[in-house]
Amino acid sequence: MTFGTDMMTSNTTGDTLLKVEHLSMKFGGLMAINDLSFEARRGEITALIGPNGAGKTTVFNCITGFYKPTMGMITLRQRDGKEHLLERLNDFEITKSAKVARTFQNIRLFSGLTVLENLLVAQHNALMKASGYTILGLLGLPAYRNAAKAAIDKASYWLEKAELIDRADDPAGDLPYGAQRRLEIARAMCTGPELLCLDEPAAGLNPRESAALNTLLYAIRDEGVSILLIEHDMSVVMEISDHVVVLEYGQKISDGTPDHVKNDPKVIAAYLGVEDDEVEEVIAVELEGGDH
Ligand SMILES: Nc1ncnc2c1ncn2[C@@H]1O[C@H](COP(=O)(O)OP(=O)(O)OP(=O)(O)O)[C@@H](O)[C@H]1O
Repeated sequence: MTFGTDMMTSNTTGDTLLKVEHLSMKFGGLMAINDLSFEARRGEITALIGPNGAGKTTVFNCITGFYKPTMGMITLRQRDGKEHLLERLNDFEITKSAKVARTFQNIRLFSGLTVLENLLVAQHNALMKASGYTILGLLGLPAYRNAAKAAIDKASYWLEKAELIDRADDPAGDLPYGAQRRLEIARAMCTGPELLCLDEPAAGLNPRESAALNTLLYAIRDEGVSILLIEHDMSVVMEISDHVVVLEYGQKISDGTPDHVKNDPKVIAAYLGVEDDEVEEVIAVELEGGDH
């Protein structure tokens, strides 16, 4: 059973899902993103990394409609071939029509509602549609009863994947931090996204929580849903990503597999905070230091 989307076909894995072209975002005199282009493929985990202030969150905010880019195109191509130009849509349309879901750096759950209720609230739109938006519909229509059952089934499915099924009836605010993070991701999955954007999902997690997060992310990818994530923890990025895009000062400096990126002198220079032509020297010094 899969709940990623109704129209999943395995032969579409590897197609381009998201295409960012010549994206720029200016805040007053500051060019936070400068002519950035990259792609994210269907059914893959793409990581967006870079030093503090590189522009990662700004890219997320442009993709998810929180910012209107100064220039550039962001195209999302759905499984059925329908294309959405995200820079022309508002955040609500991006979630509902383009099927892009996101989580934030800070947790945003309904902490007084139970774990299950948090996942049902995420399916509110589908439930209201099935009710015909009438009280009679809510009370009697078979369509509503079927939709309510489907919503509970979908919630249970993602609670299992997030290792939270035993906590379904507990208030979300009572969960440990790592479990709250997984609940947020499960909630996003209940909206049936094709692209899931995660802003630093592993921040503050202990190793056990981090492993549970990875298991959940792999389960999502196995459904054919693409993940775009910002992450500071390099061990997480290198372990789980299929594809890594590296930003520095709003520009792309590297793009490829984790292995390609981690050996790219430009990336090493950006993380060590040195100029490109000093990289070899600095790496030699680091290695020498490591020998002592
Ligand atoms: N709303 C805004 N108004 C003005 N400047 C902004 C705004 N949002 C971001 N910036 C600036 O744009 C640049 C990129 O910021 P952004 O938060 O996208 O970087 P980041 O790579 O996500 O950083 P971090 O890893 O620290 O979260 C920074 O110089 C930041 O100060």
